[in-house]
Amino acid sequence: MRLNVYHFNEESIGLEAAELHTDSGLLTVLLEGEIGGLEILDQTGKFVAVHPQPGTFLVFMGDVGKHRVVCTQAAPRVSIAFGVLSQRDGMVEPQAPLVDEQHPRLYRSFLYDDYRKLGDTTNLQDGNALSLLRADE
Ligand SMILES: O=C(O)CCC(=O)C(=O)O
Ligand SMILES: [Fe+2]
Repeated sequence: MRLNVYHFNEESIGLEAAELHTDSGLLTVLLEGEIGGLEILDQTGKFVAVHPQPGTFLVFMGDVGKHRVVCTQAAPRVSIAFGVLSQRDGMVEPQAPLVDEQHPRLYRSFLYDDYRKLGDTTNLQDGNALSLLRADE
């Protein structure tokens, strides 16, 4: 679990407080306070602001959800991230009932630890190593 505290003030408005990244782990459950600033990179390369919804959690799926935090107002901001990790030798792959002709596999199966090493050895952190494991390549 990670507690993020951002000391936003007038000078930090418009600045990046957490650079673009993906979270290491299989998924992250994020609880945000009332101050916005989280942005998700969409498939067209555009940042989309996430407006905090009280009483809800946001879930990032491993290396799929690239995100960053930008200071949008001069107020202290807090978020709490719960990360779900895998065992190092855990196999990452979809459950068989989720795959069919309409929903083909996008990625090959891989060991969690091999994937972490792939990111390091190729210097493709932040979700970019995933492209090396596409099922159609
Ligand atoms: O503060 C946020 O809304 C996001 C925090 C975050 O990206 C993280 O803890 O990995
Ligand atoms: Fe994150």
